[in-house]
Amino acid sequence: MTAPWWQWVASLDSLTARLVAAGGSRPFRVRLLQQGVGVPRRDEARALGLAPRRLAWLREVALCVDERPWVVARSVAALTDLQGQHLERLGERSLGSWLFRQPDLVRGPMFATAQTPAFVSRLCAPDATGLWARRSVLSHGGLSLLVQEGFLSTMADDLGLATR
Ligand SMILES: C=C(O[C@@H]1C=C(C(=O)O)C=C[C@H]1O)C(=O)O
Repeated sequence: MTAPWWQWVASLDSLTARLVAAGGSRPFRVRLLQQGVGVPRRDEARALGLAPRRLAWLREVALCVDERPWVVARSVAALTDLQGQHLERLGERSLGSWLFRQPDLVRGPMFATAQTPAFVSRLCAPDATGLWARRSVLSHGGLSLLVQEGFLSTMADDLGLATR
């Protein structure tokens, strides 16, 4: 991985905040693609310690700068964890902006891959490709959220980063 990509992929603070900063005067926005109850993938259930085929809360978004998707993200949480959290009311507000305001927030180990996860291929525009992807579990109170992020070629193009 090149050093500039390492700065992105290995960062442990809010990705939203970093994207806003990198965008400079260009507007940042979260585009909500899908949110609701569904069956997580087997590897996602395992990462959260959920029984396979158990329904969970799923949220898919594109994190856009100047309307260009730079990152696509898919987050998963156990339904039992959601009580009182009102995550469904987030809408197009960033999950990270809310999570990183929680004083007890803990992030588990970060896993990164150069393989493009299925959700990234499914969510990214036809003219973009996935470059790096990563995931970790963010916990606050009784809530554990698996947050998975795919960095796209559009971001590399706009920031002048190498493809990997
Ligand atoms: C976890 C963060 O939140 C970002 C916002 C997301 C959302 O709104 O669904 C999903 C993944 C993120 O990259 C963050 O900013 O670090």
